[in-house]
Amino acid sequence: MTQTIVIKIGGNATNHLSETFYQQLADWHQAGKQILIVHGGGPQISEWSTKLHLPVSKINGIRVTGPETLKVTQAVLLGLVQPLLCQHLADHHLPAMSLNAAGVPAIQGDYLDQAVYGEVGQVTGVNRNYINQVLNRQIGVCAPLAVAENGKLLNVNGDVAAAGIARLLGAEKLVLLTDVPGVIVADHVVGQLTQTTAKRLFKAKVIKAGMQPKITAAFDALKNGVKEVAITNELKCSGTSLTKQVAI
Ligand SMILES: Nc1ncnc2c1ncn2[C@@H]1O[C@H](COP(=O)(O)OP(=O)(O)O)[C@@H](O)[C@H]1O
Ligand SMILES: CC(=O)N[C@@H](CCC(=O)OP(=O)(O)O)C(=O)O
Repeated sequence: MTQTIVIKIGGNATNHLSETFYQQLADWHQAGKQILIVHGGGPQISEWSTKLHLPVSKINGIRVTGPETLKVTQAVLLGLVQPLLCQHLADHHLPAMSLNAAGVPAIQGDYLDQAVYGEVGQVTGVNRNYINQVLNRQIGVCAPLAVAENGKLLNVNGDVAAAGIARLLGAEKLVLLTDVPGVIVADHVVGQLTQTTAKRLFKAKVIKAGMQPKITAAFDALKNGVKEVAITNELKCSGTSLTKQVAI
């Protein structure tokens, strides 16, 4: 069976992708792996919201998204971040294809908690046939926007989206590429992280802000069949690998 690798690239990381990143993608593509990139764009959305005098508010790393902020999110992700990323891939001779084409909703979603977060979703389904068709030939590029049953667009946290898609596609590997080399505790990158340790680090506020949804989403993927999940700033370095609890 063809193996699928889902790579989430954070908004900060999209501007600092290394040559080894593109080389690793080329190697995987050459080896016949299916590659799906889910990109963020959080810092860019915040920047444009501020320019447009819209409030910027996050709860546990999830953006509170009113109707106007949703429009900014859509415009920034699909109009600025994604084209630039696709251009970088094309410059490296990597065949990229957007999965956000209008009329073919690749990612289905449902409201996370409308009273708290507004137009924010979680992933409930993927258009597997369409995604497979694309990934059989090209590298899929997807913004974390889902379509609800009522046809409305929902803003999904990039890590949550990537983990949900990886789970639903039965991916072998999920890499959350960010601007730090992994989960840092006392100035050191943790090589292996169990959920029990993660919960302790949440409580102690050592894991904060955007790292929270990242880790929660990563464990969700690991518990639901994704074999390897890593948080790193380089595809060739494992950074922090998430591990299942060892039964005693
Ligand atoms: N324990 C931690 N280890 C590493 N990063 C952490 C930790 N706690 C909070 N963070 C923050 O999480 C950030 C990564 O999350 P985020 O900004 O959402 O990245 P991305 O845009 O890549 O999703 C880091 O830049 C860092 O500021
Ligand atoms: C609901 C929610 O939080 N959506 C995110 C989507 C972009 C994202 O996750 O970008 P990063 O990966 O760069 O943080 C947001 O609006 O910022």
